Amino acid sequence: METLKIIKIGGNIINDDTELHLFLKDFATLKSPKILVHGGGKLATKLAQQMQVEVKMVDGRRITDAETLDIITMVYAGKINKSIVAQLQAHQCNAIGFSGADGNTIVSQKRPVTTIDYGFAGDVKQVNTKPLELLLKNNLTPVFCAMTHDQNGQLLNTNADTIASELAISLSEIFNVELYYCFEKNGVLNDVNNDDSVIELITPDTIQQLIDDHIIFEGMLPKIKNCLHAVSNRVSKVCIGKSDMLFNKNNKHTTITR
Ligand SMILES: Nc1ncnc2c1ncn2[C@@H]1O[C@H](COP(=O)(O)OP(=O)(O)O)[C@@H](O)[C@H]1O
Ligand SMILES: CC(=O)N[C@@H](CCC(=O)OP(=O)(O)O)C(=O)O
Repeated sequence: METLKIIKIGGNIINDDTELHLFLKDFATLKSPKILVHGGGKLATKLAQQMQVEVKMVDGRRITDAETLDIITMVYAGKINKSIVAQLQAHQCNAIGFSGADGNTIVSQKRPVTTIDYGFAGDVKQVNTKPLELLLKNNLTPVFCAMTHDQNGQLLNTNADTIASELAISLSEIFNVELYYCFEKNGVLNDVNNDDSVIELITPDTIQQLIDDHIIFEGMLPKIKNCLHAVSNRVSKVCIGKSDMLFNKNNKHTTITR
């Protein structure tokens, strides 16, 4: 089976023009089929605040009312997605921008209201791999933003870490998938303020203790859950760390195994 690399980049890379530029230059050189998934939560928060739209997050998830949905559509599917695609084209990587609505690639359902109403937030129901397979086999590189649709004309906000893991799981039927979560730290750290304290291996048996001891908290909670979900569903390799882990073999990072 051919190897497919799915790489997710988070807010801190996207917010730093120089870092994003350097990352995209390196990403363009990766030889195997690849998909880029980007977040952009921090930029959406900044814009919402400038527009005096209240920002509400619960357990790292954005409560997405109609006004917020308009903002994130402009930020994720517009500004960030199109800038990334244009920069990749400048590096001779033939990229094509996607939300889950494009090519009907990711269908989700509006999260049911329980004690919390997340508004227009979508939980992934189905990934249609056919259009992606076609593009990947023809040397095109899909670039996904954090938006899906419900097949009734409604766009929905879906966490970018989840988009990456769901794409990875579905495409594992066709490819040997490696999933990389890139962010500003060297990996999952024993001490979040010490970049040398990387936990090199995490298994389902060690994870609960890390949560109970508050070593893993906030944004790392959904990320690690997505990692476990992926390794439990045929994804061959899942890593968290700086994007250097993709290009420099000696760079320390965290690997999540079954
Ligand atoms: N043990 C840990 N190691 C590293 N980061 C952690 C840990 N626990 C919590 N975090 C927090 O998780 C954040 C990453 O989550 P998030 O901001 O959602 O990532 P992204 O940039 O990919 O969107 C880090 O910036 C850090 O503050
Ligand atoms: C439902 C939900 O919370 N969606 C996220 C999507 C963006 C994202 O995941 O961005 P980062 O990876 O940069 O955090 C949000 O709106 O913040």
